[in-house]
Amino acid sequence: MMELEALTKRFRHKDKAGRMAWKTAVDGLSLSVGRGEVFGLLGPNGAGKTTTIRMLTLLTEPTSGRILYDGQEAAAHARAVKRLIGVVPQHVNFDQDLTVWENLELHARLHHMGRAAREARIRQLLDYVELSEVQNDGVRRLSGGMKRRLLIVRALIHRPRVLFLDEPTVALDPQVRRRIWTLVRKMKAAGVTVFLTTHYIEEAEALCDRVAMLAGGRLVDLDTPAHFCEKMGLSTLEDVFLALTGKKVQS
Ligand SMILES: Nc1ncnc2c1ncn2[C@@H]1O[C@H](COP(=O)(O)OP(=O)(O)OP(=O)(O)O)[C@@H](O)[C@H]1O
Repeated sequence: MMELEALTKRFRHKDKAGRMAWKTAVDGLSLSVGRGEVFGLLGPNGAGKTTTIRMLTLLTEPTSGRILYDGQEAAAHARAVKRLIGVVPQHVNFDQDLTVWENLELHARLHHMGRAAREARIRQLLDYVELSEVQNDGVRRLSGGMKRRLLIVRALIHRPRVLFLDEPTVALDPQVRRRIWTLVRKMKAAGVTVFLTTHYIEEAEALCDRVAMLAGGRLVDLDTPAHFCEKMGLSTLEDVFLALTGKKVQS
């Protein structure tokens, strides 16, 4: 479904002395994600997770390397890729002056959905995540958990086959987190491929078929959560994470 070949991203920045320099955020990352898989990208702060998602979702261009969707190079098929993917960003980016419904409507229009299809889909999704009650409220009024569910719903409007979730449950209470886990499992059951980043290692353990550990922009190792624990003789994925990345987990 998705292949990353030696994906690299360098940013220009000013070093300590104020001179222009290059910083490597993602360094030769190669991996592939199968259809219908829930794939997790784990790593300490600054490991390059968000930059990887931004490249995969065509929000930033790789410095070098290739991204393939179904064997086709993403850069050459940007329109098709945008139809294929749904993106849940790390930070809430709704139009703050619009209602819940209006925000979804705007997104559906961007995907050129006709009026009847738009309305039916928005109704169905709001019902699905139990947000119908607040459909006419301004998005500012929503709680953190509601906003996160709305971000996911917005990403699902055009029925993407690949869903990207950057830290989907950050700062949410345990009940809301579980609800989002259920939503991810439903997506998987519906055949959607899910690519997520998280700082909650137990979340990756609960949801992901496979996880890639990233540190300093490089792939440290990639495996199923169970196999990681087994081969390293550790009882939890969090222990594996700490052993491989040498960093404390932050949330
Ligand atoms: N636009 C940019 N310009 C310069 N440096 C950047 C830019 N975006 C990211 N970086 C740097 O690239 C590195 C990787 O950042 P990235 O946000 O991808 O990490 P992350 O793993 O998502 O971190 P976190 O877990 O804290 O969200 C960091 O050193 C960051 O400072």
